[in-house]
Amino acid sequence: MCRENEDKKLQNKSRFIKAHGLGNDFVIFFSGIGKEMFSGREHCFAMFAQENIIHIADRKLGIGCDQVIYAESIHERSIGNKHGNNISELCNPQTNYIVKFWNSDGSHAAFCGNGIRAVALYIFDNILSNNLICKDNKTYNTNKLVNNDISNANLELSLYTDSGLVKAIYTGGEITYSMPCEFFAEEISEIDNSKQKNPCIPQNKNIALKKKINTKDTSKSEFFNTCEIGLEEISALDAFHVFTVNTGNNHIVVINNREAKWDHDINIFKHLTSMFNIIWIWPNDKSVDKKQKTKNKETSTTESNIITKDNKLDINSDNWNIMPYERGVGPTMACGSGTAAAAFVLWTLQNPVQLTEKASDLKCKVERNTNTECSRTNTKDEYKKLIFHTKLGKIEMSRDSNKIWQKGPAEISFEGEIII
Ligand SMILES: N[C@H](CCC[C@H](N)C(=O)O)C(=O)O
Repeated sequence: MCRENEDKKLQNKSRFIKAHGLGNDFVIFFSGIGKEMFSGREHCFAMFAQENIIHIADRKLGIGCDQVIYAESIHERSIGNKHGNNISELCNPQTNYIVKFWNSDGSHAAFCGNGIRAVALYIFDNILSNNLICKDNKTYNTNKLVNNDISNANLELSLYTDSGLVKAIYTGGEITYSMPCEFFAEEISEIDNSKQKNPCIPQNKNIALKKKINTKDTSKSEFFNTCEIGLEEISALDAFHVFTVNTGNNHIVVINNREAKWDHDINIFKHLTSMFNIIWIWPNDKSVDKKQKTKNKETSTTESNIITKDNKLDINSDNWNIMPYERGVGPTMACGSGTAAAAFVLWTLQNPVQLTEKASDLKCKVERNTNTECSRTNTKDEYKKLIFHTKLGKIEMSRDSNKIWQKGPAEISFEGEIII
């Protein structure tokens, strides 16, 4: 290769971090940490052209990931990485970062919950190698100690995303962060398939969009009075409720009796996956392992029954399984923002929902009192902590009177360099 091409190649060498949150994996580029990650900012933004994102995320020709992430320290402060080189200044624990996300198909994503945890972990790890201590599951910056009092030295990161500000706290190996925006949920009751010849839904059946449930007036949310669900079109999924929820990015949450079989079940929502992440949940503690003997081998399927004996829809379980089908990616092992969306739906539907007709009937009406208070475990704004189980571990969702919090693991897999 001639000299100038060689130089050009060297110019566009960029360091990356490979990380994941419960198997939802990322290639992360930082700016402002340790030695410059890019040859220059102009290069950096050129780097995130769609074809480059697709190349980076390609599991055969690139590095491979579900999302590509770019995190830039707003103060452009640099701290040494854990190998200790060129620590110029300990990053102020209140350092703010701008964080951008792209899906593996090159589309931009407004938010990525598992990605936020991975970015925060790497930053904390970098800071952690300097003058910080962990105590009672929290992390304190010894540089901020006054008379050795750690109470006000708590380490918290501010991460600015296109969906809003996230506060991330290091809780001893896991990351807890606040969701970036107000949540809005709408009960889907119409998936317009008229334009799509969707084999799963009889063309004459639709379910119409219900009104918005807005968290702002949760004290006296006017719940939908009745919800006409044509079980026929979703009976293939045994789904009882289908909601759209915006947690900074858009999700369709499907509450179900069994795990998703995407090769079949995604057909119902396929035409929506360019706009929504499909988040499929079913109760974890109601799973009954059904062993079916077929000829000489035993196959087991997990089924759960969320219709109680007295025909109530029991969604008061605290433990749920979750399977995402992500916009711009396809099936992934976990979806942080989608988990928050599922939690929001369950908190909203917290009280058992009385099915007025047998769920097995073609139609099922969901009646609820029009003056139903926003479902709460009690009026003191308390919501049950919910646990969502994925194949690699769990995510905890909790909620106080004005924030929704997510706690879960993140892991740095390796670091490397790529020439783009
Ligand atoms: N595919 C999503 C972005 C990533 C969400 C997911 N990886 C998460 O952890 O929240 C979207 O386009 O809205």
